[in-house]
Amino acid sequence: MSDTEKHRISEVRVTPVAFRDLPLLNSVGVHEPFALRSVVEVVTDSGLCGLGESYGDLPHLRRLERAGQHLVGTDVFDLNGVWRGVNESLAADSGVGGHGMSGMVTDSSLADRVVSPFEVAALDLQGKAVGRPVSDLLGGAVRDRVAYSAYLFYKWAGHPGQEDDEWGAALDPDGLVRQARRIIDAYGFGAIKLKGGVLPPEEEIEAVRALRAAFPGLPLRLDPNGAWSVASSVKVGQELDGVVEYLEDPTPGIEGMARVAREVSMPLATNMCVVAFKHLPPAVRQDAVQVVLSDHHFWGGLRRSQRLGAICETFGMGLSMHSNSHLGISLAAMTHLASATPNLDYACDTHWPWKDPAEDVVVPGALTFEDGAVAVPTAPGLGVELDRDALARLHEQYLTSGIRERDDTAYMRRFRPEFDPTVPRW
Ligand SMILES: O=C([O-])C(=O)C[C@H](O)[C@@H](O)C(=O)[O-]
Repeated sequence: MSDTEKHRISEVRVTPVAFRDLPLLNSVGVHEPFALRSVVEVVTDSGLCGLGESYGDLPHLRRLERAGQHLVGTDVFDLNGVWRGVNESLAADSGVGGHGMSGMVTDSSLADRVVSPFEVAALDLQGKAVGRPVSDLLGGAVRDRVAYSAYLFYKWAGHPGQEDDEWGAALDPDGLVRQARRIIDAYGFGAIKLKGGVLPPEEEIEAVRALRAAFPGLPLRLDPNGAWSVASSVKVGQELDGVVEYLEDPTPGIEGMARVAREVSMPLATNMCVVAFKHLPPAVRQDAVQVVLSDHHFWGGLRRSQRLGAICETFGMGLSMHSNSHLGISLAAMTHLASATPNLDYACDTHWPWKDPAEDVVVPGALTFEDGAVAVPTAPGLGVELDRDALARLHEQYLTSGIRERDDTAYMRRFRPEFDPTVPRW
């Protein structure tokens, strides 16, 4: 390629944003009134701008800024160069902090987390440069619509002082069935995931049974985020045999999951004990998990997530997709990835319905849900456009929300300050 055809990075802008979050509960605590994300803009000397989205906690932001400086001058078609630049920027990094999630995924790869938004932005730029959607750059869409699942949460009525949010409380089976009806009526989802680990396992079994009775045809999943011992997991797994399509992270660690897997017949899924490539060999050796939830934010971007998909296929494991609270850039990236990864055929997780639709950094309209699925954008690149006014508003909200100085749990207020993701609660 002649030098004139290259698209070299001339500037990287990393903008932290905060958007309102509802009081959703998980095994650690409650979502804060705000979720944090970062928007990464990669500008080229050819005048293009590519977008990426990632976590918004301070240690992660500092790393993104440092990596961005290392990438100036890199051609956006040189993804190996992007990987190299990010790794160089991390050479002296202590690796402390910056997991960007609710403290649950602690052993993901630092380089994979940091490279992710740059790889996505580079693919967005490649697509814009050649006039093709990102799905084409990932091998071509094998589905033109990507199915997502209804992601249910136990939930308070509102954050203290704001008790009247429109969703209301969901603290028992009736509340969850109401929540499911509302979310399915609005989005048409064809699969249901319940975030568990909040109430004792027997109560969560009741909730799953209530959902099964209310939505007989829909696949169900339960995810207590490793809150149960091996014994509790086996008990729940046996009771929900034939009721859930997979049981996600019932207990912490590969060893624990392997012990559960030997005693239950449904597949076990994970986004907690297999969160980096180094975890795949022991998990495969012990047949600890039967489904891996990809997440391009910590698996190193879209192409490395596809590499994960290939490994899963090789070893006969299923592939699904995890999410955290996210904005439209991530939804676009997730949709392109799932569209172009043939074995990613479970309905993907998304926190999308929990976000105020008025709070996003992308121009509305490019991504819409119909029958529980998002049509894969066909415009060049990711197919979403940055709304600069909205970006400025959400950045201002970040500056004034009072949340940015918190540690890397970022958007969770912990009920269990001593929380250790390796120690089950029940
Ligand atoms: O599937 C998962 O484990 C998650 O989505 C982790 C998240 O932190 C979720 O629990 C949440 O948003 O509360």
